[in-house]
Amino acid sequence: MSVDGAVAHPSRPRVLSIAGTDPTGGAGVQADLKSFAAHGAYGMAVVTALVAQNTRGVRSTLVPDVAFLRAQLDTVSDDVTVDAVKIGMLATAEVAAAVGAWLTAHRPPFVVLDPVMVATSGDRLLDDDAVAAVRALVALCDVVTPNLPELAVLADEPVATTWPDAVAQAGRLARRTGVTVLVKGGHLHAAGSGPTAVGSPDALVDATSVIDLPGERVATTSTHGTGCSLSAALAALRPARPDWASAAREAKAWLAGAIAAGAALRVGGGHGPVDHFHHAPGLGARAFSDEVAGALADATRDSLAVPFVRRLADGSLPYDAFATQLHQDALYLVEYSRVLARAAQLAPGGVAQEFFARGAHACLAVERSLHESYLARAHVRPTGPASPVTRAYVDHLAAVAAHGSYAEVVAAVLPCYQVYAQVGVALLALAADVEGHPYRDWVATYGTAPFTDHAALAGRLADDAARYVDPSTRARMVAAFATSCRHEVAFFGQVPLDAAAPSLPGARVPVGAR
Ligand SMILES: Nc1ncnc2c1ncn2[C@@H]1O[C@H](COP(=O)(O)OP(=O)(O)O)[C@@H](O)[C@H]1O
Ligand SMILES: Cc1ncc(COP(=O)(O)OP(=O)(O)O)c(N)n1
Repeated sequence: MSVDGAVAHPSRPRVLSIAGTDPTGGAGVQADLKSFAAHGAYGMAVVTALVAQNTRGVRSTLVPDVAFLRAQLDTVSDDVTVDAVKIGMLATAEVAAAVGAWLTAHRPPFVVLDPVMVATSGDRLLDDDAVAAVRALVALCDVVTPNLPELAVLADEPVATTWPDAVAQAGRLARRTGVTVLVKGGHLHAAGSGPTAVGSPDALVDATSVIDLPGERVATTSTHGTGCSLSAALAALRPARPDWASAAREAKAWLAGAIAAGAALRVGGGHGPVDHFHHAPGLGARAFSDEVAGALADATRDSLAVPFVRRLADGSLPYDAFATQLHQDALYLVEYSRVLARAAQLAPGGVAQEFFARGAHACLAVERSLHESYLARAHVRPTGPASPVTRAYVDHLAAVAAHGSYAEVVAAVLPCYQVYAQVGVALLALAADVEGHPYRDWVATYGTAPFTDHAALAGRLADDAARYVDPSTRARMVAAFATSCRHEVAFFGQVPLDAAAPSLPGARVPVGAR
């Protein structure tokens, strides 16, 4: 009797795998636990057999004393409520009988049996004399998930060579045992059947009905553990799904993605495993801001080396050069505002939407204040269109905004915050050494809060956006960020410096944001 039985609604289904091992993690309990986790279940495992195997084949098997198997099963059920069970490799008749006895005594609500007999490598995983015990176990389960050769053994008939024959055979087994059969078509090609062999169909068959589960066939050798992973997904999903058909459809769709992504894992030289976490590509990936930290540091260093910025730092920058730069800045900000508005439009809502919407508004307010303050004081007030450098930068941003996802737009706008904040902090420290520095207020705007806080928040929003994107979107984010960094450096370097031009009439009006 479990002690946690009073907990009616656990946060996750507690699902038990009773199966053999695969030290390379592709099949057996290792695959089952990954499959449970991939479907949000709390996974547990009782080991029936220790199997020295890899993606190429099985080297040896050790079946512990059956008393130890019983001890493992009782250890679980004495303490934990089991919401669902997946049974895999049983190895011997004794093991199958012990599992059957435990099931009879404890019968969890949902039981799936994958009648494992032979591995993909061709190695046997069940003694010949254990077949009768496995047949007896079928009747104690809800769903049995045979591949075509296993179905033939359970039905005691020849292996079906066409899909309609396989479905019919599954129907006979279901009627004889009263158990639902999830018949799997992965071996159809090996069975050498006709046109129905196209694809990788499965079907959920009971005494009176057939539910087709069609599937595309993936051209891959990464099929080690597909049966284990599918049956484990079925057990993990069923407690939170209304029926077996819903759980089976979801499990099959997930497995198709797992098979397609398996080769990229690069595990082993034989039949590789599937990628159980293909649907969570951001899992374990480092933060986006960490990944682009080098590009940001380079852009900051290169910006600080630009003559315009060096003379901004020591206060010797001619005011007209400063004003020319600010004029381009004002033109840039009008376009940058549109891109921030696009980020707000694409944002998932909440903090991100508000941040970018406010940023879009702030750009226009700053653009106005540049004209009313710094630019009004220039000897020759700069006019004219955006320079080629400014144009190139805003064209890049506009292209990402037009074609990119939210994550890419956030990556593209980020350097404008972060390069300016980092350059601002560095310039402020340098300006502190210059008595009566003419640009201190302007520099302080970017080197202190709230601008530095905004830059940090924009970085966190980019990290959030990057967390669950697919690898190609992530690569486009990195590229968009790096391109914006290059434009930032070019932007600082675009005004030719005329040493003879008069320096400053004291700039004093702070700008709220770039
Ligand atoms: N190449 C493939 N492409 C897509 N699905 C496949 C492929 N091979 C197997 N499957 C699917 O994997 C699951 C396991 O199938 P199967 O190979 O028949 O069983 P087992 O792994 O037990 O031998 C089934 O859902 C089947 O449709
Ligand atoms: C310990 C263990 N159990 C089962 C299998 C067979 O796994 P299956 O999911 O049928 O995958 P294939 O290897 O047949 O694709 C196994 N190899 N080891």
